[in-house]
Amino acid sequence: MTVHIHPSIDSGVKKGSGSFAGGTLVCKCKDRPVKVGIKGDVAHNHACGCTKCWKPEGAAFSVVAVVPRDNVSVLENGDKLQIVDTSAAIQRYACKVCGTHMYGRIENKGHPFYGLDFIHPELFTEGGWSAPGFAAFVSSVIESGVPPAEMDGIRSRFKELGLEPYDCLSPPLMDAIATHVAKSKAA
Ligand SMILES: N[C@@H](CCC(=O)N[C@@H](CSCO)C(=O)NCC(=O)O)C(=O)O
Ligand SMILES: [Zn+2]
Ligand SMILES: [Zn+2]
Repeated sequence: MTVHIHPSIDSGVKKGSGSFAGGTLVCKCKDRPVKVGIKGDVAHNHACGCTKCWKPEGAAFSVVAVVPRDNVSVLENGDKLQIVDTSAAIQRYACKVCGTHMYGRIENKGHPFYGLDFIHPELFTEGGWSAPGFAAFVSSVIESGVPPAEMDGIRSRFKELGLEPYDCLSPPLMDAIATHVAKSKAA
């Protein structure tokens, strides 16, 4: 049985162009779609199995990346946006009508990733953005109802796709978080 991870990577991970200059994220609404403009390429693109990141219909994982918050601007129909969970570290702005998460913003200035917004590159109308490079929070899909017996197959599929599976973030990102915490404690 083929394991379905996410429609944008199920048939292979498509390389980025290396020169993606940004574009427009569009929600799933036919009428008055929300449009968000992004300047420049995405960074730290990854598959995420956590319960909070938005997944398209039928996907077990999201594909999510970061961009500097100053590179994000709501272009059209921003009146349809609402924050999914105001108590979460990442405040995800979703379309009230179709439920698509358009961007997630961190307002806590002490957070290791403050200054970066989380976006879902599959919503770009343009192609060429940097490809996902690893899979994060893989075990968390169990929290969404995936039977634990399927985890071996899921992890093998990620390895086959060239995406190393982790149960938190990748080692470089975990190191960056720990460095931030160490510096905050020292200050
Ligand atoms: N098991 C939990 C994990 C959720 C979690 O910690 N998610 C991370 C990564 S999201 C993008 O990679 C996180 O930073 N969350 C903060 C937030 O969502 O506000 C679960 O699955 O829910
Ligand atoms: Zn919508
Ligand atoms: Zn997530």
